[in-house]
Amino acid sequence: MSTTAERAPALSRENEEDPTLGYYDDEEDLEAFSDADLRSEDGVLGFSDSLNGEVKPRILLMGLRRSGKSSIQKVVFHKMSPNETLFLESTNKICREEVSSSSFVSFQIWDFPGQIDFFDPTFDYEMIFRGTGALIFVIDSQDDYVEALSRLHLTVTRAYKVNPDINFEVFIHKVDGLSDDHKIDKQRDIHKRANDDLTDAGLEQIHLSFYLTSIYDHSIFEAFSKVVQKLIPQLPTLENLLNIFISNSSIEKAFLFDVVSKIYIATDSSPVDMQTYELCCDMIDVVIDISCIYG
Ligand SMILES: Nc1nc2c(ncn2[C@@H]2O[C@H](COP(=O)(O)OP(=O)(O)OP(=O)(O)O)[C@@H](O)[C@H]2O)c(=O)[nH]1
Repeated sequence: MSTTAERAPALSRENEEDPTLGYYDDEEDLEAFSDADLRSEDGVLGFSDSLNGEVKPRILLMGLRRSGKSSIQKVVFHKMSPNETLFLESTNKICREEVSSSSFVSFQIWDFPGQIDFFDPTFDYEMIFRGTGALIFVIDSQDDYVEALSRLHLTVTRAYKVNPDINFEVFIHKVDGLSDDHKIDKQRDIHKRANDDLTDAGLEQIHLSFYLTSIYDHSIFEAFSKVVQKLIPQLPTLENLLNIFISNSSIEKAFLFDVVSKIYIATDSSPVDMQTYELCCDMIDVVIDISCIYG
């Protein structure tokens, strides 16, 4: 087994090397925009940034209140420990963050407050969806998900009309409290209901991908890896290179990691075994810890 780790500096801190390889004060990196900030007089985003110039794929985190959106972002990209998320306050603004760990991992994450009235006519959702690469919809599996499913349907159909190229990713989240059988049942039920709703609306061509996730294990990193991989145009080339790499060595499995987030950007074509992935993540943690002490 091999961990092919891509050297990845901290998130979006331009030209500034973080000596601790990725531990940073996240507050500076987070830019929050209120509803008012998002609307300029003519209803279009009022801030000038890469939206208008260099285009970075946008990943939207959406879902009902308290479904776990901010926790996902903090745990994956800010190394927050899962228990600390218990103290996170409800998001009341859209929080936009640039993630530019490497040449392959470069995107923006937009964390939407659960209570936002996204379809308020004064809110320019068309502009937001137009530059979106992936829309992650988070459903709290420990809660009643009927409302979440209708919200998912509304969000997906609106987004699809604006931009049919968006990847729709559904995180069936907080599965740590469920038994294995229960997890599968929930996934099957949510999958069926969401797809039935789309079929009823004559939109069966929309593809939803489902993931069982929790911040209390590696499932959230694995799911995010798959979401990010779909946004990397060089993915087939990277996979080929890793295939060549393992076939020319006695290595069992190869991952190309983004060290900071522990997202894997690519892997060879043999199936991913969760334990192997977890082992690689743990090894990366050890390397980071040692480099913090001696680096
Ligand atoms: N058990 C469990 N709890 C989680 C998980 N992810 C998040 N939570 C908890 O869910 C609660 C809500 O998390 P938030 O991240 O604030 O939810 P949010 O969707 O950003 O909420 P809003 O900002 O109100 O939209 C927190 O108490 C988290 O600790 C998970 O995977 N498992």
